[in-house]
Amino acid sequence: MTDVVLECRDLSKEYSVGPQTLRVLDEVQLRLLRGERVAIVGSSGSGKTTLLNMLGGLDTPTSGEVRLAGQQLSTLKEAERGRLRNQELGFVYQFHHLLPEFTALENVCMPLLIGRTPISEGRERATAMLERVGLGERIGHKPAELSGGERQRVAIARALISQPACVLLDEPTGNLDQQTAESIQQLMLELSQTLQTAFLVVTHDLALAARMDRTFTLKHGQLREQV
Ligand SMILES: Nc1ncnc2c1ncn2[C@@H]1O[C@H](COP(=O)(O)OP(=O)(O)OP(=O)(O)O)[C@@H](O)[C@H]1O
Repeated sequence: MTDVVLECRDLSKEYSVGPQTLRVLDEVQLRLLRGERVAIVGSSGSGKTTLLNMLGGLDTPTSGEVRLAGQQLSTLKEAERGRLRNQELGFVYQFHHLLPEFTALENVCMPLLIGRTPISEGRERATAMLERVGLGERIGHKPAELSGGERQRVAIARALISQPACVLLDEPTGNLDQQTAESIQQLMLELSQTLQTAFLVVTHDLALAARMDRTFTLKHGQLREQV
């Protein structure tokens, strides 16, 4: 099995706004290996979220290709792409995006149920994952009954529950105070190491970027590694 979990080649994205064409990504190359932690930094509007959306198969590039777990996304039918995404990717956003009507346990279980795991096994695995992120005592809480840091822990547990090859994170600690942000960052690093899951983080936070194995800067549509 190859160690490359997520890769893009010559990835470009243009938006048309009225008569204008905005080239946000310009032949971007990126290769993420199993268990690797990578940060992408860049100023506001540089295209970080756009890149993450392309890599996550949530939007289609103007040209170039994305390969996830060895499969080229553009060659897959929508349903196959959805299945692959559910199995091989986790997503964590600045605002947790948990379902408000459901408990922490049910939120974490959701990707497994979508992937047709039996409910009893799903609940068992979700409970174990919530214990792992330090929330064993909070599994019955709904998002509104959790602190901001706890909600992000639930979001991380949900992102990891399917044992994906890679987790994509968009400003995962941008909404938290410094101490809580640091504890969540520590948790992310520990989990990526023990589970050998690659983490790709886009952030403005240079301290968070510095904790990753590699950092890239996105500027004028191009990605450059900081050395
Ligand atoms: N659907 C769209 N149509 C047209 N332009 C868009 C669209 N989505 C994003 N853009 C433009 O593309 C550029 C990159 O946006 P993107 O959200 O990827 O930036 P970002 O680096 O994530 O910014 P931030 O750090 O502020 O979140 C911006 O100039 C934005 O205005």
